Amino acid sequence: MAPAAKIAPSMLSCDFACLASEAERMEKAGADWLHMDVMDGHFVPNLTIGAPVIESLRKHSSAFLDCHMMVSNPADYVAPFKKAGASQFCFHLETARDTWPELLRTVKDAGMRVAVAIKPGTPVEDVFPLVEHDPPVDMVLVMTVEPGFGGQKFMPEMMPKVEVLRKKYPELDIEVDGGLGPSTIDTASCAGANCIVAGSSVFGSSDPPATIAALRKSVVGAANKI
Ligand SMILES: O=C(CO)[C@@H](O)[C@H](O)COP(=O)(O)O
Repeated sequence: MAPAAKIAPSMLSCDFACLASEAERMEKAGADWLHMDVMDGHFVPNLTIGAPVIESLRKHSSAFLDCHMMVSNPADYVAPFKKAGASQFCFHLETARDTWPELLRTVKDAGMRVAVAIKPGTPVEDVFPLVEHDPPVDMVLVMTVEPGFGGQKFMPEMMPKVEVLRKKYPELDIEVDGGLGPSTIDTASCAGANCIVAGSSVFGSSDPPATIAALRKSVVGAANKI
């Protein structure tokens, strides 16, 4: 059975001064998850939020917090993010080439869902061992922009990675992130993505509930055809 659609507004595009109310606005608009972009100014050339912000948000929201760890040393963040209330810990494979089995186990033992992300230049085959490992990753995030900033252009050339993953792992959660919106969603959902991160297109929309509904409709429609 195809995994359920999960629409995850990227809070990177929200008004950070009003994080709790922005989160509530997205939940009311139909978001399944809230995507939290954690950047350390080292793995990517941008600095955003850390565990204290997740902890503050958690006091105001019971939402599923999908934490995308764009950090050079993900292992250092597992315990603080668990304590802060993260729901899913998604590390970049490029930061854990030799350490991922231990990292995967540590995140699982901490009680969070674990996911792995790959940058545009990383071959999709590199994640197969993580999906086939015991325990396996719960989700693979295929980046459709270079990580670091919101508002970039969707890279359709990443879709073969999604197609390969969907064909090989029919029940796997596959997330795409970067440049997703009403004009690009069909390309991603037809390739097999079911978890959709969307920042600018949702927060820049005059009708976020309608935008989220349109993203969901595309994913559900494509899943019925695959
Ligand atoms: O991880 C990232 C950027 O590194 C993303 O989550 C973006 O924040 C998505 O923003 P849009 O491309 O949808 O504006």
